[in-house]
Amino acid sequence: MIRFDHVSKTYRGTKRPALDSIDLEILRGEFVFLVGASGSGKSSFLRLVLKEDRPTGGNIHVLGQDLNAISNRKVPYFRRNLGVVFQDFRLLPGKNVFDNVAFTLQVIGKSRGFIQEAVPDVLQMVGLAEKANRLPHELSGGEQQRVAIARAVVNKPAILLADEPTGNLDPSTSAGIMTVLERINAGGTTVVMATHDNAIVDHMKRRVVELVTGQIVRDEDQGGYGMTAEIALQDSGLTAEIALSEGLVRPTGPAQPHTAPVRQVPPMPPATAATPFVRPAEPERERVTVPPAPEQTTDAQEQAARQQRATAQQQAAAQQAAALQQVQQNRAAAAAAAAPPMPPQGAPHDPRDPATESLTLAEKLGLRAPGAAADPANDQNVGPTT
Ligand SMILES: Nc1ncnc2c1ncn2[C@@H]1O[C@H](COP(=O)(O)OP(=O)(O)OP(=O)(O)O)[C@@H](O)[C@H]1O
Repeated sequence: MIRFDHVSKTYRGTKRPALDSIDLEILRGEFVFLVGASGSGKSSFLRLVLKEDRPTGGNIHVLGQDLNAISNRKVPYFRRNLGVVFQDFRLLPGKNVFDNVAFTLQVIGKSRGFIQEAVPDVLQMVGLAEKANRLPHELSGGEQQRVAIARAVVNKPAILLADEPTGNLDPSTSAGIMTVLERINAGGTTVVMATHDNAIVDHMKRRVVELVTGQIVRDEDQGGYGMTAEIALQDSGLTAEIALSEGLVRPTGPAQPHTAPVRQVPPMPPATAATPFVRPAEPERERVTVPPAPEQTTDAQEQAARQQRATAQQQAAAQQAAALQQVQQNRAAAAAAAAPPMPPQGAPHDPRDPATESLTLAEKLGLRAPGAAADPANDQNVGPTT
């Protein structure tokens, strides 16, 4: 479904690769968390899957297609198989909930009848059936993210990429978003989510891939967030090798995506009327009835869950502080083995690949072919609404 073979990415003007010879295979139906400290390469990984950027080395296959072989002209069509959700929602502020979701389908030329059927279905799936007429600013952050998710999956993509989708949300709202993502995954969509949210990762017990300075240092089924993911390794000058040698992360061993045993992917639920959000194999698919969003939890349940999360976060913070202290103590001893100094944090980034940088958001999302006529009323208004 997604395969990286020795993939590296070094941005222009930088020496250290953002991704350093990554080998990884993600199978159909998996739910994978990408974790790692800030700057470890998570967003770079997602951008490469989306073909928003080109690798400097190696090969990437997504849905059986070699991304190197897809021309810029065909990129928007390729992206129709992928849904994307960002931390800052990126809704169209002047359109109501229904129209924000319908926009994706209109741009790719779906019929009015299809849109009238598909949009209410997906809004029900994310629990927003009653709020179809609201404008984004009339919604909470969690509701806005549900709209963004509905927009990302209304065309039933094979893969959903989520970059910090709960980054702007409080813990209980984040839990609701994760329920929606789980439901989408249960319908057969592969989900890859970059996150710093340790409570969510620890709770969900899904596959966890951890990056340290662009290298995969851990790939674990039913993993937890881990100790190093939160530590600013670049600030401490710690490299992936030192993290491994200090036992702060579990080594993955030589990456062997082709020979690695096939992961146990949970069986898909049978396609019955009760199945949530089934993603059928054919492009024009039979629609299924989706169940309404789960009942709201009671105040007592919410309070207990919040308390549990707070305790887990405190424990994780204590572990991280201890690990960071250990790192700092070991740094002096490990100085000889340390890599050359990292580039200063906050250094200006080079412009991206000009071929994709010039695309509008709608083009990047695969909503419109490059160069096609823009909707002047909305196209450039995409942005955070909070
Ligand atoms: N366009 C760019 N030009 C130059 N360097 C870049 C560019 N984008 C990212 N980088 C660098 O590549 C490295 C990986 O960045 P990336 O955004 O992939 O990390 P991340 O793990 O997603 O971080 P965060 O959790 O903070 O979002 C960082 O050192 C970053 O500074």
